[in-house]
Formats: sequence, structure tokens, C-alpha cells
Amino acid sequence: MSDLKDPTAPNPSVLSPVHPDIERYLIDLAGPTDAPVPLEMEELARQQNFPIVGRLVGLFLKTVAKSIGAKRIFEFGSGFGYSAYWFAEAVGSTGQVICTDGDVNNRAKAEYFLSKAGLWDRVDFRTGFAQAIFQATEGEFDICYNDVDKGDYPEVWRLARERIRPGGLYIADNVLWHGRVTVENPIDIVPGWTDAIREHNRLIFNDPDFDAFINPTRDGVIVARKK
Ligand SMILES: C[S@@+](CC[C@H](N)C(=O)[O-])C[C@H]1O[C@@H](n2cnc3c(N)ncnc32)[C@H](O)[C@@H]1O
Repeated sequence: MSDLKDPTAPNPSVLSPVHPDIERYLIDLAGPTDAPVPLEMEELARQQNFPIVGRLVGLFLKTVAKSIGAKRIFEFGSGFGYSAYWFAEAVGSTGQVICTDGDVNNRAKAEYFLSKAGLWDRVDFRTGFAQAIFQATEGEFDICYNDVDKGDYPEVWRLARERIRPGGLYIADNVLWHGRVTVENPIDIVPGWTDAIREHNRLIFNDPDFDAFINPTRDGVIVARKK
């Protein structure tokens, strides 16, 4: 727990508000969910120090998506498709996960991994600025998932909240920002990101149209259900 408030840590992606022993216990429990493709993706993330949500949050995303019978999901910031792997499993063969990422190389990697997992046919991966792609995409969503650059969090929330169906969910990763949200003058990796996350979280908890809570697993995942 001691490193929770260490905003100067060189690699904040490894910090979690969850005690390392508890984290290990949870990961051991999740052992039966091991499968070749997520293991391979996790290994790539480790090698390249790429910030995926990780196994525990992946399982959380899949479980909440299945629990509301989600069939249409929009991801803002998909990386190479790790979080989308869990959503794609949840929506089933008749569902769709619209992925977005600014990096074309991430799309190619996602295609490789999700094809190998037999999930690519339910994924529509678009390259570009996620907010613009969202605005160019019609219809409502069962889930809007936000994992873009943190300064954009309030903007993404404002866009997404309008397009989530009643009973649907808004989910965002990193809402505790490795404990920086609790620090008065945090050392930000990008100036303004911590304040943007704090604003985002305040907006959601004060929105009368949503019920919200934060799962503190890893770096904090907010889930807000539209009434
Ligand atoms: C934290 S990673 C996503 C990880 C992914 N959700 C997972 O857990 O597997 C964030 C990704 O979002 C992309 N990104 C950030 N801001 C974006 C934006 N506004 N539009 C599109 N892509 C964005 C980055 O290129 C990066 O690949």
C-alpha cells in the first residue's frame, strides 16, 4: 500500500491501490481463465510496457458486459485489442465491439490476436481519433468504454453519456490514476491529466441520470449505469 501515493514512480502502470498480496491472490484465483491468446497479449504488453487493463479488469469487463446482455459496445482507445478481447467474448457471436485507436499498428496487432481467438468477426476496428469516429457512428450503445488520453476524459464522458441506452453502462479505466487523484499537487505525466480525471469522476457522480461506483482494482474502473 505504501506506493499508492507515489506520483513520482517511474512506472506507474505497475502500481495498484490493491495490496500486492491481495492482487496475487486474485490473479491466482483467475488462473482457470488462462487461454493462449490473452496470455500472449499480456506477454506483449509486458515486453513493450504497453498499458492494457490486465486480467482482473478484463474479467470484470466481461462479467459486467454479460450481466447486462451487452450486444453493442463502443471502445474509445482500444490499444492492440486486449480489453476488446474480453468485450468480444461477452457480446457473443451476434454482438459487435467497435474499437478505435489512433495508431494503425495497433489495429494490425488486434487483427492478429483477435483472429487467432476467433473473435475478429464481431470486432469493427477503426483507426483515427476516437471522439470523431464516435460522432460519425450512429445509434445507441449498451456500453461505452473510455481508455483514451486522460486529458480527454471529461469530453468523452459528455459525448458518451448521451448515447448509452437506459440500463446501459459507461465504463472508464484509470480513474484513480495510480493514486494521483488523492494528492493535492500531483506530479503529472502530462500536465492537467489528473485534474481532468478528477473532473470526469465528479461529473459522473453528480449526474442525476446515472448511478456510479468505482471498482478500485488495478488503477480504478468507474462504472456508471444510465437510469
Ligand atoms: C491505455 S491504451 C488502451 C488499452 C486498451 N483499452 C486495453 O486495455 O487493451 C490507450 C490507447 O488509446 C489510444 N488513444 C489515446 N487517445 C486516443 C484518441 N483520442 N483517439 C484514438 N485513440 C486514442 C492510444 O493510441 C493507445 O493505444
